[in-house]
Amino acid sequence: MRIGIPREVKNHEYRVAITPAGVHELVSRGHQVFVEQEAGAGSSFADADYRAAGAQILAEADDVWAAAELLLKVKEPIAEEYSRLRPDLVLFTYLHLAASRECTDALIAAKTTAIAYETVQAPDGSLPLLAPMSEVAGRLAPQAGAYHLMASSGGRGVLMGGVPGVRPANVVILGGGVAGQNAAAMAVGMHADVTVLDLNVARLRELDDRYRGRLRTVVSNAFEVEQAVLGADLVIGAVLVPGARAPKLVSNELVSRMKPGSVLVDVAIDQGGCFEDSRPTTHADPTYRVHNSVFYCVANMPGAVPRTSTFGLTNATLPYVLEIAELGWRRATAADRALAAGLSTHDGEVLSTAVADAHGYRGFADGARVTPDLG
Ligand SMILES: NC(=O)C1=CN([C@@H]2O[C@H](COP(=O)(O)OP(=O)(O)OC[C@H]3O[C@@H](n4cnc5c(N)ncnc54)[C@H](O)[C@@H]3O)[C@@H](O)[C@H]2O)C=CC1
Ligand SMILES: CC(=O)C(=O)O
Ligand SMILES: [Mg+2]
Repeated sequence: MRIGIPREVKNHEYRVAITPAGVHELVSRGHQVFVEQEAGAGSSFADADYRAAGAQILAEADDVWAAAELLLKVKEPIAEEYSRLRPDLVLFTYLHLAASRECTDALIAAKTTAIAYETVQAPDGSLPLLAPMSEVAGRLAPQAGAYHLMASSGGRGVLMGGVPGVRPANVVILGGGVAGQNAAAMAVGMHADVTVLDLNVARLRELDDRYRGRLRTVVSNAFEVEQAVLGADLVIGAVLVPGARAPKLVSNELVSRMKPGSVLVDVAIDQGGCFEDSRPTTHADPTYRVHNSVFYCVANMPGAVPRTSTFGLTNATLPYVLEIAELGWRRATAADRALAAGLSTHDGEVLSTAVADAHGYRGFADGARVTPDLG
C-alpha cells in the first residue's frame, strides 16, 4: 500500500505520525512510504533518517496527500487541508469530530474514509490509541498548572509542594482515567495535596490502593465537584465519555466563587471541554481569564513534547497501521472490532453514533448510517 506522512500544520504541533523505525517496519513488509520534507524536524528526526529507513521524501504536502492511499496524521485536518481530502483516501489520525462540525462536514463533503485514533476501542473498553497521548497530556497538566499558578504568570502565587511548615497547593483532578491517573502521579510527585474524582468506583479503588493515603478519592457528583473546586488552587479536567462531547462539570457561576488566581487546566478540551467557559487555546497563547481564574485549554498538549509523544504515538498506532496496510481498511475493520470502532466517516456518511448525536444529524439509529443534510 502507498502510505503518506505529511508535516503537521496545526499551531505549535511538532509531532509527526510515524518514527523512522515505523517506516522501516512498513517498508520491510513491501509498502511504499512518502514523507513530506521536514515532517519529522519538530521531533528531531531528519529527512535522512526517514530516507535511510526506506521512505521517499517529497517536497510538497500536496504531493504526499496525492500519492497516499492511506494518510497518517497526528491532528485532525484543518481548513487549509480540506481541499486535499478525497473519496479514495483513508485518513487515520486524531479527529475529535464530536467537537468540530466543520471538520465532520469537510470529511462528509469529500467522502473520505476517516478512522479516528481516539475511538479505536479494545474489547475491555480501553482506548489504546488515545492512551499514550493521554499519558503525556496527563503528565504535562500539573507542570502547566504549576507554571500558571506562579504570580509571574498571572496565578495565585502558590508553589505546588509548598515548603516545610506551609501548605502545598490543593489540586483537584476530575476524571481518574489515563490522563487523570498520570496527572495524579505527577501532582503527588510534586508533593501537592491531591484529590481525584471519578464516577467509576473501581478506578478510585485502584488509585486508593496504589497511593496508600497520599491522595484522596471521591465519587463524582455535582455536590462533591463543587466542594472540591471551591477549595482548589489547581483543577485539572480529564473526564471522557468516549467519542462524545465532554460533560460540563464546572459552571461559570462556580468559577466566580473560586479562589482568586486559581488555575483550571482542561485536558478534555479536545472533546469540547468539561468547564462551561472552556474554549480551545494554542501553545502560542495558552491561557485566558474567567472571573479571577486562569483557564489553560490547549487541545494538543502533547505537541509541546514532540519527541516523547511521537515515539509514544507510533508505538501504539503501528500495529493498526500494519493491519490497514496489509488487509485494506474494509477487511482490517471487519477482522478487528477495536479498529472498526474508530470508523467515523465513509462515502459521505457518518458512522459514529456519538458524532451524529453531537451534531444533531437527523435519522441516525445506532449501527445505521446517516447522510447528514449539509444544507
Ligand atoms: N488536550 C490534549 O492535548 C489531550 C486531551 N486528551 C483528552 O483527555 C480526556 C481524557 O482522556 P483519557 O484519560 O484517555 O480517558 P479515560 O476514558 O481513560 O478516562 C476518563 C475518565 O473520566 C471519567 N468520567 C466520565 N464522566 C465523569 C464525570 N462526570 N465525573 C468524573 N469522572 C468522569 C470516566 O469514568 C473515566 O475514568 C479525553 O477528552 C482526551 O481526548 C488526551 C490527550 C491529549
Ligand atoms: C489526543 C489528541 O488529540 C492529541 O494528542 O493531540
Ligand atoms: Mg487533542
